[in-house]
Amino acid sequence: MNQPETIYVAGHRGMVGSAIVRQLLAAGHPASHIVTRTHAELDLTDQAAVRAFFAQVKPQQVYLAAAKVGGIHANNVYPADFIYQNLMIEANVIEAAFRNGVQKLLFLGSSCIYPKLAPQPMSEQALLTGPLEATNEPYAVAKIAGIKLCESYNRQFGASHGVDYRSVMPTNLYGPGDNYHPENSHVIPALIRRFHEAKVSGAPEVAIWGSGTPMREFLYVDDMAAASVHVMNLPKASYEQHTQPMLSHINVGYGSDMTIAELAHSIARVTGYTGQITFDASKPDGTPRKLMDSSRLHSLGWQAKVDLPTGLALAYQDFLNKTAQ
Ligand SMILES: NC(=O)C1=CN([C@@H]2O[C@H](COP(=O)(O)OP(=O)(O)OC[C@H]3O[C@@H](n4cnc5c(N)ncnc54)[C@H](OP(=O)(O)O)[C@@H]3O)[C@@H](O)[C@H]2O)C=CC1
Ligand SMILES: C[C@H]1O[C@H](OP(=O)(O)OP(=O)(O)OC[C@H]2O[C@@H](n3cnc4c(=O)[nH]c(N)nc43)[C@H](O)[C@@H]2O)[C@@H](O)[C@@H](O)C1=O
Repeated sequence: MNQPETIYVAGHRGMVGSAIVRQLLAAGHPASHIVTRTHAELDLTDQAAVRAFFAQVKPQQVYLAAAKVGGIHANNVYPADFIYQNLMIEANVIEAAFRNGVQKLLFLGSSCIYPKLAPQPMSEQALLTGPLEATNEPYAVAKIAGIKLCESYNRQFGASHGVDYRSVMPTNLYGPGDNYHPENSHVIPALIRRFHEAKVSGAPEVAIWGSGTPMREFLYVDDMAAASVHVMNLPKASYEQHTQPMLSHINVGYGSDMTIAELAHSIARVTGYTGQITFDASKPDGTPRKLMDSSRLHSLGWQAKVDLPTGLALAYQDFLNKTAQ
């Protein structure tokens, strides 16, 4: 396959987008071939601005890693922002990409697209088979729309225009570049901050949201970036052999999960916190379990590399680097 000369990474300052840029550079793509725009330079919810950008830049490939992203609390408190901004970003980018001749685009969804009580591990076939988890339903609906946008452009314009838009569904991610906001972040960056601050202040206990019993699967962000580039570059015949036109998304998971209580103990160890861990039942648990079935991606030749202890140590170092600045 010829190397594309213009690759647009949308969301390049985010945790995943920045890891995709690292991955592309490591794979030998010159920096001059990677096109980026900050949110301030290009608001992807603005259709006219997105159309003008694509008409001017004419990228050959697009990684769509820009999104309104947050943990359980942010999803619950700002549902309008999550559904509106994500629908607009996806619709604008995918439609402008098509108008401007982009044949290869990778859309990043999320494991929350699956029903709250989907059989575990969750295979791609579980999509649209049951009710969603309430805390993130608006975000999940927007992510399902993103998958269906890609599939619809493939079905309508694949043969005539060579459109080949793919979707990956990441499990819960963590790593350098994460958002360490005390309330709006995901569980790993939130607990890194909380345990670190408790260690520094000598607090006798740290409260974990919810019951501690929900189970989650965690993938290090550089593994996610490697999976994204892998899926983008798969030959069309291999991709089509493992997907269907109306069930085309691919799960990206680590392969095992743990309870939030177990995770909290691991983060306490990594940060060096030795006080008590308590549970705040006034906060939501969310989905009881969401372990991905990543066998589709394994058959396509990709495996995760970074285990949780290694990844948590790297994430804690990233937090320390940021707070030292
Ligand atoms: N983090 C996780 O655990 C998971 C993430 N995902 C998905 O992976 C993708 C990347 O997530 P992640 O890197 O964690 O998220 P981040 O919040 O770290 O990054 C998202 C990026 O998108 C940009 N962005 C948001 N809105 C706009 C906009 N209107 N116009 C232009 N840029 C915008 C943000 O810029 P700014 O900050 O300036 O607004 C930011 O750089 C998303 O699609 C997310 O849904 C899926 C599953 C789990
Ligand atoms: C990636 C995924 O992320 C979100 O879903 P989620 O899996 O529920 O993600 P979370 O990381 O916020 O929580 C995981 C679990 O951990 C518990 N928990 C404990 N203590 C804290 C805590 O301090 N902060 C947070 N955020 N959670 C905590 C929390 O109660 C929950 O049981 C989606 O909205 C959606 O955006 C999405 O796709």
